[in-house]
Amino acid sequence: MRVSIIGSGYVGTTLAACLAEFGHEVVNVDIDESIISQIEAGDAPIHEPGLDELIAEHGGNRLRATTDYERVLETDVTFLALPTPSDEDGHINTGIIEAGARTLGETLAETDETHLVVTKSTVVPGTTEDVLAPIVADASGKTLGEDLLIGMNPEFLREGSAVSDLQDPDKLVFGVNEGEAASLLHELYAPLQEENDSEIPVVETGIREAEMIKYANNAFLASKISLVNELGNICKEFGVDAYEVADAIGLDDRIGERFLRSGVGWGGSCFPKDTAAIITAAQEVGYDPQLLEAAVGVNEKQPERLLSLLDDRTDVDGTQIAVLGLSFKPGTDDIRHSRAIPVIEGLLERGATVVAYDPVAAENMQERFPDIEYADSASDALSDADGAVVVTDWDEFAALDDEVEAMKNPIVVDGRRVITRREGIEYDGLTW
Ligand SMILES: NC(=O)C1=CN([C@@H]2O[C@H](COP(=O)(O)OP(=O)(O)OC[C@H]3O[C@@H](n4cnc5c(N)ncnc54)[C@H](O)[C@@H]3O)[C@@H](O)[C@H]2O)C=CC1
Ligand SMILES: O=C(O)[C@H]1O[C@H](OP(=O)(O)OP(=O)(O)OC[C@H]2O[C@@H](n3ccc(=O)[nH]c3=O)[C@H](O)[C@@H]2O)[C@H](O)[C@@H](O)[C@@H]1O
Repeated sequence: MRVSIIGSGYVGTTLAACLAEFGHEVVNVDIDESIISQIEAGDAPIHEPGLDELIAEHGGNRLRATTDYERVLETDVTFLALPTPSDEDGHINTGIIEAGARTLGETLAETDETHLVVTKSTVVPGTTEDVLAPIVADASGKTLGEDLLIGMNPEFLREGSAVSDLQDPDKLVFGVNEGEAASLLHELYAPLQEENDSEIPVVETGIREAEMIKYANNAFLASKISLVNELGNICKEFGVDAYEVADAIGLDDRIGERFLRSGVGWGGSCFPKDTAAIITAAQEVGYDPQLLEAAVGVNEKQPERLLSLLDDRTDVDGTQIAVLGLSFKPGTDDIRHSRAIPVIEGLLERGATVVAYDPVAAENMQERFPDIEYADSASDALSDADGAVVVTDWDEFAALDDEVEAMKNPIVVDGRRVITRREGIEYDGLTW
């Protein structure tokens, strides 16, 4: 099939590379020239395991990239994979995706062919049908349900494993109004089904339902972590090992063993934004989502709880504290809503000198905190430190051993239960 994808960020680029790998002819459209030239040259514009290989193979061939919306006219299906960021008050801001939809519509005005437009971005229920579809229809002069078909196909990939998540998903969700739109989506994903012996469940549903499934998925996972964090906080008060408790409850199929790692909480580009968006959207239609508000509340308190454990052991004012891990999770240089941000803020407010280390995210954090020190290794960060806090569960932190001996005062407060060395250090963890 011939497919175009508007927006070539984490989702758009990964989707494009995977669709090209399935054998489709794909065009990535983005306003960022540097992204376009990298893909055209066969280079991945983002760091994701497996993406380099796919783009090296297909970039400039079956996978093309351009800033020119006109190239959409060579395709039959267009995905909108544009950002849907939060406003200050938590609402999603649909400005960018609306602008993309308008330009797409104006471009589609030049063809009489039927076109399927699919929302890939995460949007609150009603956005595709009430906001985006009318924009595309008005700008293109096309008629919905006739020569303009719409769909919603939410994405569940995680950063750090985007390619493998996309190539081996737990489910596919097709939000559609017409059989023809459903058929096109089935055809698009047919090679993926073939590779997986047709075992990937397909949920064919309404467009609003598809939009809500995405929020429900993220809200459930974020709340699951907050619940396990709350239980972990209770475990801590009782002197109980929260990880043993989590391992045991995870054996119950109804709970499941994944996403039960307690610690300093969830960050990233999606859980914070999506929980805020669905909370504000619910409030707007007259429902007060108390449980989701509590999940956010628990998450916001974890960094301060981590710091209070350090306060229990030392007065950090005027001391040097190592912060190990800056990205919101291991395997990525993304620092958006990383728990390291409130942790560093808290340390600076207390008058500490912060020496931070992350294998890949230091450069990004430098933009947020230009005045703290950045070490080249965990070992350098720990050297002469009066204490350390661990924020991200990078594997290399688990391997730390003699490095702690170079600390002036070997207090280690672990926000992810990743440090294995105990000997000769004053070790404490957030939820155990
Ligand atoms: N990042 C993730 O792990 C996931 C993100 N999502 C959702 O997917 C959507 C996209 O997210 P990301 O890929 O992370 O965003 P991103 O910020 O990584 O990429 C968006 C891209 O759109 C481009 N762009 C902006 N305006 C444009 C325009 N008018 N025309 C063409 N290109 C334009 C930007 O230059 C950028 O390259 C969001 O709704 C997000 O919530 C869903 C699942 C996973
Ligand atoms: O909508 C999205 O963008 C994506 O959001 C999350 O993916 P992502 O944010 O990339 O990363 P996760 O692996 O879910 O981790 C999110 C946060 O939760 C934390 N976490 C995760 C698991 C856990 O057990 N404990 C825990 O604290 C991580 O450290 C991280 O800060 C979802 O897992 C994806 O399914 C979804 O597509």
